[in-house]
Amino acid sequence: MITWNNLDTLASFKELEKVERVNLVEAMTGESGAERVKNYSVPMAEGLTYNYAAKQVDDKVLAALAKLADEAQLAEKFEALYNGEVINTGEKRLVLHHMTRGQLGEAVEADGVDKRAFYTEQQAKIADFANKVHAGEITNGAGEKFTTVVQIGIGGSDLGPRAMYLALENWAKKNDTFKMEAKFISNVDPDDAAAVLNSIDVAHSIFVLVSKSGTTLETLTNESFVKDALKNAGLDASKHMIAVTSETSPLAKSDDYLAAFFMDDYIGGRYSSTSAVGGAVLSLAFGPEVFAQFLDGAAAEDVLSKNKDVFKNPAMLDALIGVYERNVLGYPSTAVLPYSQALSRFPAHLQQLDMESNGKSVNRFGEPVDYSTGPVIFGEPGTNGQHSFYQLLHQGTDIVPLQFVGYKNSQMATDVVIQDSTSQQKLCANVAAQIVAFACGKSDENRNKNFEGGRPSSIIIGEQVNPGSLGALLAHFENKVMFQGFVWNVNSFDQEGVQLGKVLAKRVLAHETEGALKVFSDLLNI
Ligand SMILES: O=P(O)(O)OC[C@H]1O[C@H](O)[C@H](O)[C@@H](O)[C@@H]1O
Repeated sequence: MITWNNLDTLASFKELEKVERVNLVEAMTGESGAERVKNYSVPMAEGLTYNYAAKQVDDKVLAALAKLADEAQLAEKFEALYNGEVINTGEKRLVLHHMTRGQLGEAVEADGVDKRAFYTEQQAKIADFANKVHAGEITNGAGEKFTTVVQIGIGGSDLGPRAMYLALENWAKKNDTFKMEAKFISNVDPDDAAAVLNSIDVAHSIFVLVSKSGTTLETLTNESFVKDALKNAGLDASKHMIAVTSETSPLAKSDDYLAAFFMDDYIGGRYSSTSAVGGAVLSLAFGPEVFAQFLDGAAAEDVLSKNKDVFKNPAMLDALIGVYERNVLGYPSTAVLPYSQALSRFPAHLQQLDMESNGKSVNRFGEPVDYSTGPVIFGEPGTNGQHSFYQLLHQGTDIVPLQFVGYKNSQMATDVVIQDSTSQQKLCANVAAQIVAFACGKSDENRNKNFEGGRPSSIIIGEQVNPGSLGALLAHFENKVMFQGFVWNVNSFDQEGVQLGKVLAKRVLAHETEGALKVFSDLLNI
């Protein structure tokens, strides 16, 4: 039987708090450091490895974390989730994003349909549509091929798909699977849509309107913006636009679109990259086969996340170490630092994934919790970040746990040897150096040049950013966030915290304001 308890009521958490803290500088210096790097490592899917040698843990902490995983029933809760329990208590919904990429457990029927069959049917429809666009069977009004796809959406209907597109764009060009350029319009700032529209040939562009709810102000505004542009160019908007939405949304039944593809209420926006939300734009940009490889990578990682043995379950282990850092060591933030230009927007996607999921002060029953939940997430690709905010990470007064990602090979394999090393080698040398610099530090008599060390990090190492490894990486983080939500006993699948601002903005636009809101409205000339 599953029980949902707050973290601070668990005996294993109290034990964990009592375990002696690890001196990371000592642990990572000399032979013991070398041994840790070899041993504190767990294979992920698609040739990735999660290495936690430079985390502030040792065998005793890890054993206590394994007990916590058992007592918090993390594996059982994941099993309940993929077998169709109402895990999203706030909205009384199932949580089925794993099913967009595989069947992890029992068949789940909801709304009278087999949900796995529903998701694969949508994928097949998207694949057929994309193939016809690529083959020139679906064309613009003049019978010409579309060359560009533009996604209109925001939040989960933008960040994940955009990050995935950017991650695979150069890989696809190198591997001859690149079909169409993709662009994204998200912000209600008119400069966003205007800039994208100025950069494309609208007559040869197909627009994907993505909104799960079909009611998001920014997205509907940008849809009208685009429709105006199409009209002004003498084009029929309904021949240039497809929709991705849930079947219950106001967009679902509209005739304004060339085609409509569906997700449903059981897939949270930030977990929707592997649904039709990511599927339409990625299949159009790279072909359905590439999207299928991406799904396979995610599915393989999901299978690993089922493992009850935390030392064979990288997402669960990563989650537990994060909880240790947050609730025992008291670190308030986490930086995600991919040493890969392809992953330039991956940290932005993880910000939504993590902070919108676990930024909660009440548990899944709506009762306040007395402990910290989700950390602040931020990040940038290395080495760029090194020349910007790493100063604070190395010598600031707060310790910020770090999540590195690095690959042995570049995507385009265009490289030069300068001073006896390639650029790729320089990139990888930097991430190795940073891990040790953060962990071990360096003492100096000049306090200004002193590095205390003891700053924990982990690294995910892979061969290359490609569709399979990207799917695995995405699923790892989705599952990590889910496991952390289980430990904190919060509902990671709703986002009531975004509502108040929307309500007040509507009031401003309707000129129904008073007090501070009125004065700010006047200052901003609304
Ligand atoms: O896809 P939509 O329904 O348009 O929602 C887009 C986004 O807006 C909301 O405000 C939520 O905070 C996000 O979780 C969601 O992804």
